[in-house]
Amino acid sequence: MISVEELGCRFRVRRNEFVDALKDVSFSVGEGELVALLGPNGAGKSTALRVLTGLVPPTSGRASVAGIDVVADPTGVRRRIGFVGQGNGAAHEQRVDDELYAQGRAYGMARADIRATVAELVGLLDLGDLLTRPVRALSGGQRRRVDIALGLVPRPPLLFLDEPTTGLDPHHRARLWEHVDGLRRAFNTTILLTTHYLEEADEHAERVLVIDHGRVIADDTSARLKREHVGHRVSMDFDGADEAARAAKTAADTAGARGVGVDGCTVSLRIDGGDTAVPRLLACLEAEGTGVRRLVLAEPTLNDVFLELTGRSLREGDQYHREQEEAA
Ligand SMILES: Nc1ncnc2c1ncn2[C@@H]1O[C@H](COP(=O)(O)OP(=O)(O)OP(=O)(O)O)[C@@H](O)[C@H]1O
Repeated sequence: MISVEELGCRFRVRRNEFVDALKDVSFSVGEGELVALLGPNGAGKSTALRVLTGLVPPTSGRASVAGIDVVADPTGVRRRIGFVGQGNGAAHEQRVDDELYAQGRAYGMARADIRATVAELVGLLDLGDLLTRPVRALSGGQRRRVDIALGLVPRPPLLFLDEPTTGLDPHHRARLWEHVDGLRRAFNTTILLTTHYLEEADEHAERVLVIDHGRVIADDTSARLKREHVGHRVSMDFDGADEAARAAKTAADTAGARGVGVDGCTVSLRIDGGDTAVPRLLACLEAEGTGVRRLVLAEPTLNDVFLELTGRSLREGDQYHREQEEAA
């Protein structure tokens, strides 16, 4: 459904100053897949979506969407996709219901089909009280819900969602995800989305693409990324510092262990395949006569993956977005 080869997108920011928002980006998305683009602020996620939806021309490389080249026929691309961008519901005098119906007509949908789809989306996103209001009179979160409904009206086979849940409260986030999962079950909709909520990518995406400084630095399932780049996090408490120091040596010699650290009576480390490796480590410690007082085995997160790959936390981006939401 989406094929991207060595895509580049360079913006001129001042007379002789350029920003490479995308550099040699290659990936593909198969029919029915849900792929999440993750990366910190300014990584190039929105630019990738804007190039793929024909809104911004790339400066190098190739991309095709639903079999159509994004440079040769951007209008053809837009006709076949749904796109929920960041804040594309401009403040204007149109009423919400007029906007929704106009969207259906723009996609050539039959009247009855538009009515049924709009009714469903109005229920889903709690738009009932907002239908007769002009878009300019909505709050940020309300407008976001209208943006999302607009993107979903045509029930396109391919959906691009740029941070669809940013600015929504947890209730509406959950409802939106129910709907997106429902769309996939009913219509096998292909989805490429960006999100700052790592747990959303973890739970709903079949594949995760990590972008940093305009480049794709990882492309895999969340489970494999976590397994291959991080492993489980282990923390063990001992009765004394001497025992902890001895245990740290044993842990460092255990296959798959890395990053072993000691802090007083606590040893922490990462270990590949922790669910089978940790029992082996415990057996070794017991054979040496070192008793573990308390052990915590934690699943790695996508943020751990990002930290491992880039040395930075994606949570900083999360925090940025929470602050934006609180300010809105
Ligand atoms: N129209 C533009 N003109 C100049 N520079 C741009 C333009 N659009 C994006 N950029 C720059 O390109 C880089 C990538 O921006 P982009 O919006 O794609 O990042 P992002 O990963 O979506 O970030 P965020 O998570 O903050 O939305 C940034 O350095 C940004 O400042």
